[in-house]
Amino acid sequence: MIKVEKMKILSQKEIAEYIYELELQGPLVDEISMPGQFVHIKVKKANDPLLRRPISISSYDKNKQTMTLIYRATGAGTIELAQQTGDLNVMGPLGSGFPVEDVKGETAVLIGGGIGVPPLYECSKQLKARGKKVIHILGFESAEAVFYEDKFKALGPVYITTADGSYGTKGFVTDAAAQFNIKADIFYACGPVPMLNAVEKLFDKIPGYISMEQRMGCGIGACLACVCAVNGPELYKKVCTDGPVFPKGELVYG
Ligand SMILES: Cc1cc2nc3c(=O)[nH]c(=O)nc-3n(C[C@H](O)[C@H](O)[C@H](O)COP(=O)(O)OP(=O)(O)OC[C@H]3O[C@@H](n4cnc5c(N)ncnc54)[C@H](O)[C@@H]3O)c2cc1C
Ligand code: FES
Repeated sequence: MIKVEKMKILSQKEIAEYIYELELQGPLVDEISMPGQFVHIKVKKANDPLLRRPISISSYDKNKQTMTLIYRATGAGTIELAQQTGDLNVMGPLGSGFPVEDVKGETAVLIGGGIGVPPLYECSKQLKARGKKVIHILGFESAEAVFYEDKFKALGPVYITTADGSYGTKGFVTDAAAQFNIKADIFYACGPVPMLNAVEKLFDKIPGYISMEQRMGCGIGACLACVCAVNGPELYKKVCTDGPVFPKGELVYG
């Protein structure tokens, strides 16, 4: 069930350049059903900015009713969010996430770019808990923007790429996948659209799931702000309710 509630801010800290880790607590966590779901946040108590901001749930702990979000504070709303203390008005959990039950094969490769990396963390934890081998390829702009390398390393091998070559492999996630000859039975990806398109082409022989980050309004299927083109008879789907995670081959990259 989708809830709108005041969640307690347990901690909020900068963990890389402009990247914040926010830990929240409240009964909304009971409703999370899959890694890759997101919440829609009112970034401050006043109504400016009016629109909520969609942020993925990076990890959660149902026993403690806590969840962790990781976001980049570079726009008007997220800069406000980084200043908040006390409590936060949160709507969620929203969308359908990464399927991790009944996954065929031994090995999963998780590919993330920038602020697409956070939802892969819970996905990796849950795959590992189900006995899968998890490999991570994580792309960032520069060394200063890298986060959660050690946390992912605790779950499986990690390949980092940076666009400027200041850390890890210089280039894109697909460059590292090719250079290190990464083989897997399934892939999970989240990041900028060109990256998603390239990942689908590179891993065209295995099944996979893609999380799409699209501009959003209502977050609950009412405003059509988030529609994206898909293959098949429907032509368009809503990222907020039909996604954000879609099976490989469903999205049309314009
Ligand atoms: C399902 C989903 C999950 C996301 N998860 C994360 C996450 O875990 N961490 C993170 O840092 N970011 C995430 N994003 C992107 C994040 O929502 C935007 O970067 C953020 O809304 C931009 O707000 P702003 O105040 O910084 O920028 P502004 O420029 O002030 O935003 C203006 C408007 O544009 C929208 N907007 C701008 N860029 C984007 C974008 N790339 N995607 C969606 N809406 C956008 C905002 O919602 C707002 O309505 C996610 C987006 C979606 C759709
Ligand atoms: S954000 Fe309103 S329909 Fe998806």
